Amino acid sequence: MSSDVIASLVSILFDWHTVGLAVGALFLSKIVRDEIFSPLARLPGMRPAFLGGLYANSGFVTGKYQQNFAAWHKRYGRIYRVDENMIFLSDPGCALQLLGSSTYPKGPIYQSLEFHQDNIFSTRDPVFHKRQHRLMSPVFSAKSIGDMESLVRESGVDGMIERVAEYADSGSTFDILELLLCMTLDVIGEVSFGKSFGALSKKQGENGTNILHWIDDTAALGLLKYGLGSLCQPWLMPGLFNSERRLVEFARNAIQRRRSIEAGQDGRPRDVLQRLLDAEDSETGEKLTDDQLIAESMVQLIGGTETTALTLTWQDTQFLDGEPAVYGDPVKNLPYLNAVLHEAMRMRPPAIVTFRETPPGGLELCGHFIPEKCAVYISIYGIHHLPEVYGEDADYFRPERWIDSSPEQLTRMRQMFLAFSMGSRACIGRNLAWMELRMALATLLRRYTFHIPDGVKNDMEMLLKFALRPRGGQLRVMATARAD
Ligand code: HEM
Repeated sequence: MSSDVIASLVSILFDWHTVGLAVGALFLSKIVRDEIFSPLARLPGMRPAFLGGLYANSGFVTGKYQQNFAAWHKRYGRIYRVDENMIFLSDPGCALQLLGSSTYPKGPIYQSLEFHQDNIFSTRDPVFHKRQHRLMSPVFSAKSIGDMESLVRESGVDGMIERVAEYADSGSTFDILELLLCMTLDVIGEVSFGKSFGALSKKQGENGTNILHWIDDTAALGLLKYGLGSLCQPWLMPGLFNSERRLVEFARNAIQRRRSIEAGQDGRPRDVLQRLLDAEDSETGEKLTDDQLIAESMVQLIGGTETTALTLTWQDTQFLDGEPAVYGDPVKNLPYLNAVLHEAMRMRPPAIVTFRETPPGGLELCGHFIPEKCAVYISIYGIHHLPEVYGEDADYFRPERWIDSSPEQLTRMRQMFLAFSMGSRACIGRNLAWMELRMALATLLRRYTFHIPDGVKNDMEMLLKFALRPRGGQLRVMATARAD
């Protein structure tokens, strides 16, 4: 080939007009494929579809994920397309269809939530999930968690109430969200790691909770791994990777400490950690390895701390500056207490969404054919606010709806209450969460009233981090002891 031919080839290749045309043609063919030939093309949603994906993911960065989807729900309805290969739904029937069956795997985002290694929460492998569930569900049964009631009270609720008493006596303003986080952290420390983190015994602001930062960082790292893929490298974000490493070390030490207690030795604890160490697979006789236990303990810490504390915080906002609705002895008034907690988790579910993937061959959803390997976002928040399920006043906090609705409506409301999800991938820790929630709320409201002092501003706009939090990150209040 002569040098002239090579020179002209090079000049064509590097002619910016040619490059521009090639990029434009590729882009156009993508748009034609997505908007005309894709089986999702007929679904409503932002056009072109890839812009919708960019907008949706920007919600992870701004924290306005929920608000973005609420606006889209109003515009496009109960099922719409978010991205080339992703749909969003808040239709009760379709949600039941997907969540009620174990045949639909969790969506790809969960892969990045493998803390240390694949675990019961992150796994997309139905066989591995079944095995972990078989081993772990007896440990989290109502009976087993019921046996840990005194551990929960002594490690968390008592300490939290002591702190509230100190603030009430001294007339100080305090951040009740931080206090509740310390409580739920100490409870998980005690039941899942065999040792309280001692967060409640530290002063506010220095809550001893390096652990809380490690949890935040590790959860954020999971989401970043999903968004950035292999760009997410330790040299680029050493702080986040360091936090994850420290959590792993923490869990490993807790497990090794416990392993040194001989089997059959007197006074062996009966907490979650010990029960998981002793658990044997009923089919194979296998036990959890140390690495599996580390991953599972990390999930309990990340999934069980903030969710419970935030539920209590969101419901607290309803009782500020007013007579608490739980009159007299709230433990005796259990139906009302339960109604308040259901309503708090309906209005502000800590986990606002769950993700599934369509199976080989695709499936029919709300009258649309959705091809295989499509990510489906199921909006827990959206379903919790549907008037047809919860009534015309679904946007208002009204615990009485859980008591005075007709039996048919109550059945429907309970069926669509997805705060703990449903089906085979429902929250395994819900018995523990309910125990903590009831105990903490009953004790708090029986003894104290709360108000926001003049001049204190709390930014309670919803912000999605790993869970749904108040944007300001705190709820500063004053407590007053009840006279009776
Ligand atoms: C109010 C408190 C809680 C709420 C609202 C909550 C909510 C949820 C939700 C919605 C899921 C399904 C997640 C998904 O599909 O993406 C889930 C799963 C899970 N939760 Fe919770 N959770 C709470 C407390 C806890 C606690 C205290 C623990 C453990 C100590 C825990 C451990 C787990 C685990 C291990 C899974 C995965 C279950 C599986 O896939 O089989 N959670 N939780």
